[in-house]
Amino acid sequence: VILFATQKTGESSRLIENMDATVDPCDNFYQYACGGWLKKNIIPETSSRYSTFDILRDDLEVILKGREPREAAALTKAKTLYKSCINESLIELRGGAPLRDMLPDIFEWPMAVDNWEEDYGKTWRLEDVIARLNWKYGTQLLVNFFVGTDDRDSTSYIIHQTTLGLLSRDYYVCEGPYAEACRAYEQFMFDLAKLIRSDRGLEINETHIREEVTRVVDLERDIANATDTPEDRNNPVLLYNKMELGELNRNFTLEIDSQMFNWSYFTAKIMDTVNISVPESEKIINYSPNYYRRLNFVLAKYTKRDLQNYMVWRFAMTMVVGLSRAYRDTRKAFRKALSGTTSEVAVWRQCALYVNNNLDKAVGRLYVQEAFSEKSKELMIKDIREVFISNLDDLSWMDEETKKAAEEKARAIRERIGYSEDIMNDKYLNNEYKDLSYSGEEYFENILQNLEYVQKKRLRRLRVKVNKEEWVTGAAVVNAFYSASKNQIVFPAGILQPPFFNKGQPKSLNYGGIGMVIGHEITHGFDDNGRNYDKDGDLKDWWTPESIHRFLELSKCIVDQYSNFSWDLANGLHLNGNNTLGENIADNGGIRQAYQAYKNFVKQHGEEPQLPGIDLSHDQLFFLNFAQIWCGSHRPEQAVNSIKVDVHSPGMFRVLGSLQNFPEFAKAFNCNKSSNMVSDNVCRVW
Ligand SMILES: CCC[C@H](CC1(C(=O)N[C@H](Cc2ncc(-c3ccccc3)o2)C(=O)O)CCCC1)C(=O)O
Ligand SMILES: [Zn+2]
Repeated sequence: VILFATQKTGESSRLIENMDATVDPCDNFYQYACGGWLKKNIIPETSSRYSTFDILRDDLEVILKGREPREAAALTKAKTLYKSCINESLIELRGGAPLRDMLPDIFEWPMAVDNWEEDYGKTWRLEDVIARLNWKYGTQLLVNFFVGTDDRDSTSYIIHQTTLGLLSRDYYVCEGPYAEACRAYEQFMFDLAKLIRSDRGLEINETHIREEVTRVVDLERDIANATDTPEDRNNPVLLYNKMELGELNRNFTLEIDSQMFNWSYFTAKIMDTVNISVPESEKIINYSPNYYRRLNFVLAKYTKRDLQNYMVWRFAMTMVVGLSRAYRDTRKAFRKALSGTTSEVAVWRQCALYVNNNLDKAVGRLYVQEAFSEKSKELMIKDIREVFISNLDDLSWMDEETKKAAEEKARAIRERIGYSEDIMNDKYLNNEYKDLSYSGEEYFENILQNLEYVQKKRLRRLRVKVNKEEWVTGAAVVNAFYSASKNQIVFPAGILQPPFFNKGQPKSLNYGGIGMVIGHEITHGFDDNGRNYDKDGDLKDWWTPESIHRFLELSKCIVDQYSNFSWDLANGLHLNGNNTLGENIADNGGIRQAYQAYKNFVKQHGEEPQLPGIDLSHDQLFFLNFAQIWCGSHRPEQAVNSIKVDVHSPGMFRVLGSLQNFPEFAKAFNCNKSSNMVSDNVCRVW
């Protein structure tokens, strides 16, 4: 039998190369869809995971790498920052001096200096250190103070106190898959302290350093145990504890070395730097009251020296990437233990990512100019939104009153596609970055300038209203977003490309690609977190108690289903069905809405012509393209890490889980009831 038609069009060859047609689609559709991809794509030594998303993100960076930006000052700044970052010879020449020279500014690192008690310990105050690290270095430690949207008044900003997300708490048990990471983490701290001491010409007593390192790790373990678990943090209603600043001093005492932590003094230390005075009566939101109560008991066990060692370490460990090889090498074993990579990401790629994350409007402009075509903005959002709303009629579990509110919220969702026109305007762009000026020869100082600039910009928002028009992401980003406080869905230019979308490719592929992503983002407004916000993005209950009860019952079906998945790459660990619930609800909703929208399209415009070179129906192609978005492989270390910290299920389970809950898939591939892709207990929320 001649398997292939004479000519293969672009799409067919991509689809065929990625799949493994020898696998029964009704047994394991992920293997069927991605088997070819998995055989062909070897994870590069520099990557911890490798997926369609990561490959598309690479292409993005190539564009940024080769760019000769035009004359706008903002673009020149992006180029200068990039140049300083790839200037490896100069970075090598400067050794660790840029870091060593700024340590006094954060009251020094006791284990890497002599006479710390003499020179710093006497006048040391916990408030001063945490405040300085916060406003000047954008680093939140012990107390996570930031200015964010007020959940119950999404047009205003307010001061938040919340918990920190350290490495997942499991890492501190230091057993099983975490033993290596723990050991490498301690060694990293030891090596860095030793290196700084030797560069400073100080004597090195390895036993002393080892003792101090051990105390820091013990302190960090106690802090991790004091923090709230992800499960304790996924209900925004329970987290919303509004109180006056003055109340913190009364109800949340923190004592260190018999000094009382003064919250008002601490807050002023930060807000004075942006000329904002904050009275005792200032309202703040304390997202983690239990953490602050537990923290006090932890602090009682340690000295100011231990705390200072911990805080400077947590900052210094993030800064070695901007220093010479000797300093970067102290992190090597730790990086390997967490990500599995045996060599660093290529410098140009790291630098393009760094510039994109810091000057996203300038880089977005370069990307849109270079690689984005306007016709990629013609998405089928309207269709998918309509399907979400018409699907409400099918939901027997939701009463009319709640359905009405759900429809209002769905209609109120604002959409953002591609990029904001602002970035195409040189004046706007130059003004955006007017306070920044980089040196081509001082990468480390450029990083410090960015840390302060970004943090102060955030702190200044306290006395201004929220601009709901602003974009929550840059354009050169291969991803998509939902913002609960803005009730806004965003599809940046970076994701509007194959396999997600291409005006020229069959609609079945577009609906299975970007269509599913659109549904995913819309459904985030109605997942276990998003459902707590109303159409204006305020934390306000719009549900009847009965409908909430039914929602929780149906969500439990999904929690149990995904908790049952065990991931071989992660030592057989099971997924956390609770932490991934929001993403799984969004995936399940997205695929249903996109499929229904495609069927509506076909009803209106007729069947599409058969795609030459592949003998699959368009219904089948819809599911195939959806699944191939999630083709990807992970290093075991990254799998163990991501299963603990990523709220998304691994790609394979995103495909298996959502299709097992969607009978239309089994119909399209004529799967019989006993096959693995047919679940006898279908879960459905939206
Ligand atoms: C801030 C959250 C944004 C997110 C956006 C979407 C998403 O899931 N984005 C990426 C997808 C991603 N990156 C790499 C991989 C991957 C790696 C290995 C194997 C397989 C896949 O998958 C993700 O953040 O995981 C929802 C649907 C598509 C876009 C959301 O809304 O939850
Ligand atoms: Zn999501």
